[in-house]
Amino acid sequence: MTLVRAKKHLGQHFLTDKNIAQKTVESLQAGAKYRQVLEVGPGMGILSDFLLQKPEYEAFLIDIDTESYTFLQKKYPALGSRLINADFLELDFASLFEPKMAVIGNFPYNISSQILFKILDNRERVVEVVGMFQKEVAERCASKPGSKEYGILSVFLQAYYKVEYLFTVKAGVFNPPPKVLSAVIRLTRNETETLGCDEKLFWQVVKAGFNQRRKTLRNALSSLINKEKMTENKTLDLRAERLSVADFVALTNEITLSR
Ligand SMILES: C[S@@+](CC[C@H](N)C(=O)[O-])C[C@H]1O[C@@H](n2cnc3c(N)ncnc32)[C@H](O)[C@@H]1O
Repeated sequence: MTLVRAKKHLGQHFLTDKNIAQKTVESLQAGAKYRQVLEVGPGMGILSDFLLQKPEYEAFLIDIDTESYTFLQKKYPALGSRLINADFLELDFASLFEPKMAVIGNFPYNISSQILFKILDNRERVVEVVGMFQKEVAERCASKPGSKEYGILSVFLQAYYKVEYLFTVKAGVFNPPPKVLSAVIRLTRNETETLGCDEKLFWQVVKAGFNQRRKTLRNALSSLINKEKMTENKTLDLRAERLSVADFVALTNEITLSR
């Protein structure tokens, strides 16, 4: 079979190490929680080969690249409509999947944040994610308050998922090799579905806090808070980067009460 030409604008770096592909797929830990697994960006199918060997999963593959799609159609003729040639960022989860499912992928690094926000948009359905990202992005997802990597994405992901940094992957195991190291992370959805606060306001608070991360929260959140009623609030004297998810939830509740 003619191989797929790597296209830079689609973030195509093909993994060549089967052990890493297997280890990535083995990092899914479905138990009885879900059956359907969507692989984003299968490329030439190095992860898919292992995923499709697992009888406990119903696998779906989505790649935006028509050349990859044609390659995979020949490689896995039995997949039928479970092989999709489309943009993951435009995918309508509700029309395709059961209420609980998982996402896996060696993701295109040029759209990592959009992919993670798409997963967050579908957080009620996506109960597990195993994904390979640029190492810095993986670290950002798992980073803790006070570290310089800690930001909007860390808070939102950690609000809904347990985030685990699983292992680092060297550039030499890809063709062509990327300029950066990679890493695989796992996201496991929290058992409790809600955060215990007004979630819309929580998102506004986190975004506003980090958009001006050098300012104290009292200044960064000035358009969201009732300043007079919150003069005694000590959390507002801090910067966003010091607050854990629980701190953001508590602050959101205090803002709600003061309104
Ligand atoms: C880093 S490559 C990984 C390929 C393969 N999984 C591997 O490990 O060798 C990323 C893949 O994502 C695909 N891709 C890029 N943007 C996409 C998008 N918006 N939606 C779906 N697939 C996308 C690319 O075509 C490419 O096949």
